[in-house]
Amino acid sequence: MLEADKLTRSFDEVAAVRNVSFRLEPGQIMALVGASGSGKSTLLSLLAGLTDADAGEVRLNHERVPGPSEVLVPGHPAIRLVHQEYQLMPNVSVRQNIAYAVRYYEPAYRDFRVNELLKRCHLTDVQDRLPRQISGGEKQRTAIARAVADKPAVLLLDEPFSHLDLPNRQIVRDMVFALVRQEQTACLFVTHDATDALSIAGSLGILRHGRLIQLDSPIAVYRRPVTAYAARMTGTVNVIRAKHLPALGVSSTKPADALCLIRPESVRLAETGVMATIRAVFFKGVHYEVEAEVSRYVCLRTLTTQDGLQPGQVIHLELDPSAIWWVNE
Ligand SMILES: Nc1ncnc2c1ncn2[C@@H]1O[C@H](COP(=O)(O)OP(=O)(O)OP(=O)(O)O)[C@@H](O)[C@H]1O
Repeated sequence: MLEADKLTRSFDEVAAVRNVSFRLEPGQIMALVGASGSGKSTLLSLLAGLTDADAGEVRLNHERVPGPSEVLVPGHPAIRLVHQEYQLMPNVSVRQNIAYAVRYYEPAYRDFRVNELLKRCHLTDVQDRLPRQISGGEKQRTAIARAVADKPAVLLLDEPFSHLDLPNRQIVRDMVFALVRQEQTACLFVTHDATDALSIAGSLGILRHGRLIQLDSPIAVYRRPVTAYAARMTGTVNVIRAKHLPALGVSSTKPADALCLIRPESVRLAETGVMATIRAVFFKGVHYEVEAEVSRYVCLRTLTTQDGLQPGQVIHLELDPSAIWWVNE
């Protein structure tokens, strides 16, 4: 089990990570989502034993993970961090990149393990190519295969999907999900795009200004975010002041400036209801996301499968009052 216990780290005036605590069990996937500069990379580096904490500690199976200033070779042998740039050895093949991680094992086991990983990571066909001769998705899979080759307890991934096109994102995402379950690795990945996080992570943390402001199941964070920031980090959301609710056909007893959220899927196009003028229509494949202006102060986003909607068109919207969620700023 990986534990972060009140981890804190500053750089000069900047508090990059503040008092972060959580636990991660073998076979679990945790995603950390946060805006640029929220402390994601610093937290990963602390967890990997590659950055010294100012306060707090990292523990693996109840033993403290030392920081780089305390050991000759920084980094814990059972904790692997895969960087965004993959850091593959450029002059040897995909197969040799993976085999290098298990070079101290018996040749028979080494070959078995490398073949197993090549298969699991869908790399068998490109195993003899050099890193520069493979795609970004294949490089990412090679880096992950190499990282897990000697069965580390913890796999840390820095933005594992960000450089990949959609098909490759899906392949890498599904592969990480299967690999972590099969090998019972504790996996934590950071991302600024929550769509990846929502689908494969068992738990989702929201990082803001170095603080872990929410840690819960992806469904709970999506439906009951603690702040508007946490809501935005997990998808499109309408953020509305209480004073504007009556104009949307919803009564409220909250203070005028209280903030509430409603997801676009809880705003419906209807025959009757609040009148709004379409400002923009975004085609999303499965549905359209429609932005409509209700008044000078309120714009709502809604989802629909209805074709043919045009900017300027007047529509009617209905809000599901039970889906309104009140938050702090
Ligand atoms: N070595 C450093 N020296 C000084 N400041 C740093 C250092 N590393 C990080 N910071 C600062 O700490 C804060 C958190 O940075 P960090 O890279 O951890 O954020 P991040 O969420 O990973 O950002 P991004 O998504 O842009 O990579 C930022 O304000 C950053 O400028």
